[in-house]
This record gives sequence, structure tokens and C-alpha cells, in this order.
Amino acid sequence: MTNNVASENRNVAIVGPYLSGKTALLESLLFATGTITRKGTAKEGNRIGDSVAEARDRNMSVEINAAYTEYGGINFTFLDCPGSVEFAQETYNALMGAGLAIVVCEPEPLRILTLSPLFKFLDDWEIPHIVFINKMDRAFSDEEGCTLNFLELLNALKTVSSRPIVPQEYPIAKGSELIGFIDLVTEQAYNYHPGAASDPVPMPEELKDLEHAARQEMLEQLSNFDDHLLEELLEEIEPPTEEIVKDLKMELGADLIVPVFFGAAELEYGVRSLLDALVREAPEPSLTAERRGLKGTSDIPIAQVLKTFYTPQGGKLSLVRVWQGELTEGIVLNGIRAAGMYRLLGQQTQGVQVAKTGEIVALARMEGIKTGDTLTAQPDRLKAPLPKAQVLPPVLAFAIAPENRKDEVKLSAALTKMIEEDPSLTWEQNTDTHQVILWGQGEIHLKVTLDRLRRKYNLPIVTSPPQIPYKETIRSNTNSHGRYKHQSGGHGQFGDVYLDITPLPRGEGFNFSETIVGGAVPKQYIPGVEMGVREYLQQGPLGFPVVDVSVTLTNGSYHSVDSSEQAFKQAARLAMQTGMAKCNPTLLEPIVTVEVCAPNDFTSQLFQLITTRRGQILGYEPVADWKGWDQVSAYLPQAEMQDLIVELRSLTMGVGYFNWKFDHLQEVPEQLAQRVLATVADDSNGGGNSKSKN
Ligand SMILES: Nc1nc2c(ncn2[C@@H]2O[C@H](COP(=O)(O)OP(=O)(O)OP(=O)(O)O)[C@@H](O)[C@H]2O)c(=O)[nH]1
Repeated sequence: MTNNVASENRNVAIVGPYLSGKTALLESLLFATGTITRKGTAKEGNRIGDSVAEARDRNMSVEINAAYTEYGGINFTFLDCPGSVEFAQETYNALMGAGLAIVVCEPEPLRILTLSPLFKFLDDWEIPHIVFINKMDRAFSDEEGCTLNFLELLNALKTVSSRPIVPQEYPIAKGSELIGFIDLVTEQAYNYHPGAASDPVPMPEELKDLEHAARQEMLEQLSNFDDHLLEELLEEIEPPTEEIVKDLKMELGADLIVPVFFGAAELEYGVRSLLDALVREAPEPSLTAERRGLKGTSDIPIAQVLKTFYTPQGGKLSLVRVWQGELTEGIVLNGIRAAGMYRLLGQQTQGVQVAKTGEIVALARMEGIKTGDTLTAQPDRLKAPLPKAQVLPPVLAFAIAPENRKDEVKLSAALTKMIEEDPSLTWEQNTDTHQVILWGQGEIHLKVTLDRLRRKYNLPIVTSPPQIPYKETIRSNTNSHGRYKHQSGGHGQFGDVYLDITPLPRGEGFNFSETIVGGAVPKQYIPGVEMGVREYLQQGPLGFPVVDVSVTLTNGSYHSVDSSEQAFKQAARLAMQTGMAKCNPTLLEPIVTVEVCAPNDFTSQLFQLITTRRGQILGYEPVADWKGWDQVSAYLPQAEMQDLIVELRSLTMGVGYFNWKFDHLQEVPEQLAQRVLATVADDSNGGGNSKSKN
């Protein structure tokens, strides 16, 4: 049995809304632990978490950054996750391996709603989490602001958390300045010092009552899960500090409470007390393992891939969390030998011989292994793979093509690698429009992908809006005659057919039949007729693939020498050409079903969003097990979906999302059809070309 020191490893994901200060917090944590001796800044883009060029270009995180450090006798791996909703997949993948999450938010009660999807994910997967309210240096606008703001903030947090919110600290402000905090466990007050540890100071007289009330609330929350503490509170016995700490640790580890800390990451306010709390209270890795069904009694190595990186040199690194047992250098997992094992500090790597339960390390060259995969040294003894985060449905698309046509094969190889890195990215070659469509989570997500194609794979890309895969059909029937007669040198070509062309109900596709009597068209030529019809239907009179049409070969004639399958194919095409134009051709557009979800304050705006886009509301209902959220179902023309996510996010503070799938084809309203046809004609004449280079 391996003698691992699992209890001394902790891994912590730093998550939270866009620009709340997660990378700043990581930088300060690393500085406070002595791992870095000089802090970088957001402005200069030289922080550990700012490592990739695409992140620096945009002053935002676009992927997970791992950083290993030691503090208080514990090995910590922090995972700095992106905050933008467009990179949420990265965050969710990282959280699947995290023993604890620090939710970093800003002290703005009105923006707390943006935490809602994250809290839902943490609650659903029972991932213990604490809140760090950052940027408190600018939270107090006046003398009274202190108390009011903090309580208001806590109340706002309660609206998005299904677990009780338990503050562990209370702020001390002087005028508009945050100067310190009171530790509610020990009732010790501290003054902050930028870039250094806080000083113990006497508790300010004027805060004693407020502090007492806040502490009492904390104890009452803890006592909901501890009868002994409840008895002490009822009998007005002061509980010992060790008992409070023990409860905080147990209840956090069991995901029963959400402790709240605060500070200002850039000034290092609150950072050391946060680290101390992590040392005291962060749950052992075995607890999260148990929650995923691993009892921790076996030493068979099991790990899970939280992120896949392809380095600029083309090497592959799989960032894994060790769930059970330990990984040793050169270990074979899922039949593949790890070519190296490293701890990460942003872009820096440090080789290690052993990684124990709870550690997060990068394995080199695990070919064929994808993000989310469960790895084990004994695949036959693995009962079930560990659950993966759900892959987010694609919501925005660009049509893409390499600037250089000869790079098409290179493009598909590069995209395959990028999807391994980021499963929320997909691509397809549309069979109707022949465009390569790149699907992702939003404009920045797609643009970052294009930047990477250019930078990392030397693949400059041209983009254009994806074409809508329109189709066409007919509204009336006809009987059409086609005769193909051609004399060239030797023997000629002769085919002659009569076709009945009839519309079919929507969704029926295509049907070919024949009612030939007396061999007017000999049997061996009939497949040629069908072939000619099918070929014609690939592009009907309006220029689009034709659907929902029935064609019957009713009559014809042949020539004993000159007829051939090929000649009948041509005759059928001619009959279709003249016949279809007389059948009232009409344009069809794809209609998708969408399920749009958002907090119910926005439901009426969702209705409007859908109806102004020619959508048809099918109904709405509360989202199952998500209090305060509604789901609106509707039919929506695919042509109206292109920037739906952009508008939805701007309406809903970025939290709204939707799922969609193709449902049926529907006639395009006359006036709109004219516009679509005019645009297509313009495009094919070389006008209206909206391609752009990336
Ligand atoms: N006033 C103040 N500003 C801060 C503090 N911490 C971070 N900031 C600023 O907030 C902005 C965002 O900080 P980041 O650390 O890049 O935020 P982030 O959460 O990592 O960003 P994403 O990962 O892209 O979501 C930067 O301009 C920081 O300078 C703080 O404690 N106080």
C-alpha cells in the first residue's frame, strides 16, 4: 500500500465573473507564499496567470493557468480560471477536479446575479466553495457605507446560493477607505498593510455590536449542522475557537456552508488571512474523491484530465488531477506511457518524480487522451469513468477558410487539436453550403481560436457570416416533357421522357416512381431518369437544393441504337428544368427549436427577443431545480439565430443562455424571400462579399 501524504495536498480553483480579480488574487497568493518575489500587473500583462499571448492581447484570461506553491506545510495547486462566460467550459472542466473553489466577486450587490450559473454548477456537483469579495478598497463611498454595503452584499449573495452564506470576517473602514477586518472566529481585529501581513489591533469600539451580531449569525448557521454547538448557544456558553474552526472545516468540506472572506487582491489586503483559512479549512482531497464514488481505500492510480494544452512547439500536455493512489515518472495510464510529469507555474514547468492524491500535474505526450478522460494504471479494474463537465452547446458560428487554399488539410488537423484543448469548440463542413463552420461560445471565443490558428499553426484565416442552408420546394404540379437528341459523328444520343412533378407534404423529402407501360422507356434506362432528376434537384430554379417533391416517370420513347442511360439522364434534367419553373417554386428556411434560459426577471424580455426575431413562442416554465430561472421554448428561423447570444447576454447581464436544434423547414415569407434571393444573386455576381481576414 502506498504511503501517500494525501492530506497535505490541496487544489483550489479560482473562479468568478469576468475581471473580478482572479489573476490578481493568484499573483498575490503566490507572492505571499514566497513563490514569486516580484508581482506582475494586469496592465503589463506579466502576471503568472497572464501567460498566453491571446490573454495578454485582450487583458483577460482565456484558459486555465495552474500554479503550484507551498504554504503552512501544505502543497497547493491553484487553478486560475477564465471569468468570461465565453470560456466557461474551461472553468467547468477545471472545477471537476477541484477540491475547493474560491469564488472571486466584486462588491457590487447589483452584479451578484452574474454569479448565479457558477453557484448552480458548484451546487450541482457539490464542490465546496468559499467567496472572496475582492476590490473592497473601493467599496466604501461614505462613513455609513461600510455596514450597509457589507450586509447588502451578503444578502445579495444569499439570493444566488442554495447553501447558507457564512461571513468569517467583518470589515473595518475609515471614511471611504477599507483599513482592516475583524476575524469573526477569534474576534481579533487587524489593520491591513499594502504588500505585507496585517497587524493585530484592538477592536474598534463602534463596531462591537455589529461584529457581535455578525458573529452570532455565523455561529447560528454553523449550529444548524452541529447539535453540540446549538446547545452551547442556547445555554449562552461561549464555544471554544477550536470547536468553531472544526465546524467550519467540516461544514465547508461537506459543502453545507459558503464561508465569505474579502479584501483587495492587488493591495494584498485579506490575502494572508485567506491563505491561513485555506490551510485550516480546505477539505482533504479524499473528501472530494469520496463524493465522486472513490473510497480512497485503493492505491490503484486514478487521475482525470482537466485541461489539454498543445505547446507552441507542438508538444501535448494533459493537466490531470490525481484522484487516487500516486503517479510515478513514466507511469502507463490507459495503455499510454507518460513521457514526463511536471508541476506548473503558469508557463514554467518543473519535473517531478511522484504526484500524490490531490495533486494536479501535467503529463506529457498522452496521445489520444482528451479533456475529461479518466486515466488509470489498471483500466480493467475501473468501475466507471469519472463524470465530465457537460459540454456547452455551441451558440455562435463563423464560416472560415484558410487564406491559402492548399492549407485545408492543415486546418482540419489544427482544429482537431484545438477541440481536444477546448471541447466547447466544434466545426463542421456544411453539406449544402460547403462552408466550414466554426462553432463556439461567443465572438471573443471564436476570435481567440482564429488568433491561435494564425499564431500557433501559421494558418491565417478568412471569415464570413455562415450562409443559411435554405432549401426550396414547389407549390403546384405539372407534367413536363424532356427530349434529348444529339447527333455527333458515330451513333447519336436519344432519350425522351414525360414526368409528373408534384409537391409533397413538408418533411417528406423526395420520391421517385414510374408508371411506364409497354416498355415506352426500357427498364435499363429508368435508373438514368432517376439520376437525372436527383442531380437536377441539387439546385432548383431558385438556386437551392429541392425537397418535398415527388416525380413520376409516366411515358417516353426510345431509339433502338441511339438510346442510353446517359441520354435518358439528360432528358430527365431537361424535363425537370422546364417543369419545375412552372410549379410555383418557393424558398424554405430551417427552423430550430430554442430553449432560452434566464432569471425570471427577464422572462418578458425573452418573449420580446424571440418575437422580434420572427420566433414563435411554444411555452415557458420554471427551470427544474433552479430557483428563480425560467425557460422559454420557441421556434426560431435559423437566419435569426446568428447574433441571438450577443443580444441575450446583453439583456441578461451575461447569464442567459440557450440550447437549440434543427426542427423543420418552413416557407420564407414572400417579401423576405425576395430579399434573400436578391442577396444570393448579388453574392454570386461578386457583390455583397463580407469576408474578413484574421
Ligand atoms: N481596485 C482594485 N482593482 C483590482 C483589484 N484586483 C484586481 N483589480 C483590477 O481588476 C481588473 C481585472 O483584474 P484581473 O486579475 O485581470 O481579473 P480576472 O478576474 O483574472 O479577469 P478574467 O480572468 O479575465 O475574468 C484589473 O484591471 C485589475 O487591476 C483590487 O483589489 N482592487
